[in-house]
Amino acid sequence: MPLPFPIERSDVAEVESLLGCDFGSDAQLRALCHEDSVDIQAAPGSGKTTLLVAKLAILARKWTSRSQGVCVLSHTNVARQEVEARLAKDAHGRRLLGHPHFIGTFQAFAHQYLALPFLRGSGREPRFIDDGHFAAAIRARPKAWHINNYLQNHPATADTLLTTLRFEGPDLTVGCEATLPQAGTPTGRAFRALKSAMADDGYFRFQDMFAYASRAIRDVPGLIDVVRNRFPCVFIDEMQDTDTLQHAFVTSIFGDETVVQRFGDQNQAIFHDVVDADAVTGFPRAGYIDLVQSRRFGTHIARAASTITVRAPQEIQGTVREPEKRHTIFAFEQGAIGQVLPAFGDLLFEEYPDGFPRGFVAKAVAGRKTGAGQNMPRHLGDYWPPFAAGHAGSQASFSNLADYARRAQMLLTEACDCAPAADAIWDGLLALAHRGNIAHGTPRLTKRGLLAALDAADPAAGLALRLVAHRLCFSVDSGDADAWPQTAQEIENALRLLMLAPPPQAFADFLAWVPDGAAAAVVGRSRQNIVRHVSDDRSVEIALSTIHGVKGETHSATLVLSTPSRRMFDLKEAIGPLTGTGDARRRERQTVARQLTLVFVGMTRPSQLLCLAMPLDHLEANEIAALEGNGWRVHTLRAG
Ligand SMILES: Nc1ncnc2c1ncn2[C@@H]1O[C@H](COP(=O)(O)OP(=O)(O)OP(=O)(O)O)[C@@H](O)[C@H]1O
Repeated sequence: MPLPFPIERSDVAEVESLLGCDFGSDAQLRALCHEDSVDIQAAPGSGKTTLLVAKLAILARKWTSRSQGVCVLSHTNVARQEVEARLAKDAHGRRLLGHPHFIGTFQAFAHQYLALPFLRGSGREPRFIDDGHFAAAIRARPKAWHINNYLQNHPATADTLLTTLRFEGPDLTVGCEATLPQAGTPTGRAFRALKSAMADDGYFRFQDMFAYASRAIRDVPGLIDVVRNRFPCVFIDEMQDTDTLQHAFVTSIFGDETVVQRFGDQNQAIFHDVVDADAVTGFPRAGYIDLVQSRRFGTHIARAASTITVRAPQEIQGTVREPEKRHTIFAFEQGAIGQVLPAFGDLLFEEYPDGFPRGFVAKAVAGRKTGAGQNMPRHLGDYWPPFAAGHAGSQASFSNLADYARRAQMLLTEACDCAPAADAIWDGLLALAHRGNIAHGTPRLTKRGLLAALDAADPAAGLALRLVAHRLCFSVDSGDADAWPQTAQEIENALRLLMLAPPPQAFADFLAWVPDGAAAAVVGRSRQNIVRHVSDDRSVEIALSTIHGVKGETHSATLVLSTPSRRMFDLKEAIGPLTGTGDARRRERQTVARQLTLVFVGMTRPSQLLCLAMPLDHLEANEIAALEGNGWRVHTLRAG
């Protein structure tokens, strides 16, 4: 069955002008206009996300049904946010952000449409669906003698066993990520009773929701038809990171009568062990559309990246850009690691002598942000000691609202932009609302949803919360110790309207005042992940991140820093493919392939300038010559 409406050339022209894109390439146009189920295998920067957003924007213009919607599923919240943020810029696209449509993770979908209604129908009200909460609660809970005894005898796996206890499949069988004693033994029975008791108290792990979802599908006749009818078309983003559990879930729900279009890049699968996942998910299935032309970068980066397409060898085509920037490999002596970031900063000044263009972004990324070991470099912090690993994610999360308020004001002063500051305040207020159980177990309480619920309960309360958020953002005084009791009271008064029970302790703790001493460090830490390089009258900011943290991003310039995993260094492994030297079969080893995939994601972020940094002793003379022959500049950084 095709999409409910055909996509015409005039629709394409309209979104082209709206998004400032051109879908002139055959493959992109074919993907955009395709109306049936199809897979789209897209090289980095070939416009997978842009295409998906364009397609959704076209559907949004034509969609009239109030009972059926479009469903967009992704593996991570970051991918969801990216699609939502791009859609939000278009008045029509914004309609897809609410009922009857769904944009979210597989887990949120399983939860919202299947597991939660089923749990409620069977008299179980989840209080927390969160792996972290579950782990904290189960560690603190008094346990039966058999369990304590077993944990003491298995100290190496005790915590994993306990904190990963989960329900599996429609029979809600109990499993975990360690070895669970047999169900027939007294210890095995005690562990299963413990998991059951946690569920009775309302504590669940994310994966439990897939088990309840499959139970709901099995036990509630007609449920599957309701869901299928509700979503006639489904788009799956970042398909390469979909695991077998998520895939089984989707195929069990959406049948042949649903249009399922899957977007992904096999060569960018970095989120979990997807060793055999392709075989299971069958991505990309026969007849797929292959997008090989990157709109992000030029021919040098395309050529280099093509050599490390390990899972599905691909000749990526760049967009011809002349002249290319001086793509550089910084080869440093062990004592010169501290010179890497300054050398990258200097290169940026040289390559952009007339100033940085609008929207310029420079990032330095590495596979590893923490870790021990004898061989340097061990992790990102070795390149930049002030680096704060806990703040390497794209969004900071704090344990109290006061820190969110301080972060908002920091963003406002430093970025001179209200939007990220307001986002920080609302992130904090939503985290508070979750602790007040206002979400009633829903994993995705949005700002819009919260305000709509408040407005419906009492418009004055909705207004009060908006005003507090505004004050916290713009008035420094509202976030200080004297004003806090009043601020906290106003927030609590508003949110209490939506609470079915008195606020739990976690709510009060999150709302309580936290003195500046602790928080100053919290706020400062996010700055520690930005290197400000200054020379004469110029300066440039280089943001540090993990490679996982920049997945899907486009930068102007990216520096990939070598770090190790399992006693091998990622960039050292990449040199063989990049130079065409070494044993070609080595990359087929799982551990090597994993390293190369990570490097591939890092190397395909920049639109203009790609740099790598690695120890000099990881490079042989013939490799340096080969790299230079391939158009790289090799810049040696000497100690002393
Ligand atoms: N049709 C198009 N016209 C103009 N620019 C485009 C088009 N498609 C993509 N781009 C630009 O190319 C860059 C990469 O696009 P996008 O982020 O959609 O690629 P992607 O395939 O999702 O990347 P990744 O695989 O790395 O996640 C962006 O700067 C985007 O604006």
